[in-house]
Amino acid sequence: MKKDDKKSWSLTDFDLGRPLGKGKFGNVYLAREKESHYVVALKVLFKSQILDSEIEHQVRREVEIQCRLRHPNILRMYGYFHDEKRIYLILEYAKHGALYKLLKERGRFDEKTAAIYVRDLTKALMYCHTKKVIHRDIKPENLLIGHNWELKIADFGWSVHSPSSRRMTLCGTLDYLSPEMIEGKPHNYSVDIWSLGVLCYELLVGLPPFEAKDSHQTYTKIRYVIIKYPEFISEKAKDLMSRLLVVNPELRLSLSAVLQHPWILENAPEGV
Ligand SMILES: Cn1ncc2ncnc(NCCc3cnc(NC(=O)Nc4cccc(C(F)(F)F)c4)s3)c21
Repeated sequence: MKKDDKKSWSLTDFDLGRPLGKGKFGNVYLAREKESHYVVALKVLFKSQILDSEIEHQVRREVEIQCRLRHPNILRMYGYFHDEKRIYLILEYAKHGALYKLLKERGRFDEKTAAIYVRDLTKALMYCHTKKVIHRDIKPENLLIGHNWELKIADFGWSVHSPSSRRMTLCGTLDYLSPEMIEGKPHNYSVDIWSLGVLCYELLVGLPPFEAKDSHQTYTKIRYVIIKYPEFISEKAKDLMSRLLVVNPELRLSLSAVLQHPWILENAPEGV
């Protein structure tokens, strides 16, 4: 995907393929670069959907963050371009699509599969945090599966540099919000550690731990960590989740300690 000759891409450089997903701000399409036949995913964002001022600097920040990240478990962004109505993100194509689709198809994952995803996500988050980037929006919709079935974090559309107190204007699911974010307190990279715990539960159970019929109930469950573990969850898995889903961000297990946790060592030994 080298672009040394031209300084920027345009839509005419690509043959557009089938839609890969539909998002709030725009859709994602399979696309092939005409000259190299390189296959990518093209996310189309409608400028009308997002205030122009906001979108420009947010896309710029996302692109600048993404272009600095190189990790097997982080979806690559190769660049972006825009026309008068839309902004296009040129992304690595993840062959097996979004994790939430796999989860919906299978209901829930066995402990070995879940542990491998949690291990790979932990490694990707450790890498992000060394680059002072908090993702802030870890959830199955933003996790994609590559052609070797490896997990890839995507959509840094909401990521920021740590520490941050930026209000979360996202109106997506509340299930993954940490207590400090709900209370609008300044938050740091440990919000990603909280959401790692939420994700681990959702992979093993098929539902997020704090799901409730209304958002107020979800808030309460999150703030008091009101959580029920089904009996099929192993003691070791419960132990890991209980060390991640801790209200005080300082007391949450560190990402390096996650990789040394017995549940991970037993179910996702290195080299698997
Ligand atoms: C579904 N699917 N299946 C296979 C596959 N392969 C690759 N990608 C897929 N999907 C796209 C994944 C994304 C990666 N990066 C994103 N980035 C983003 O969406 N950024 C973004 C959003 C809203 C607003 C703003 C703005 F403007 F405000 F900044 C920025 S979305 C795939």
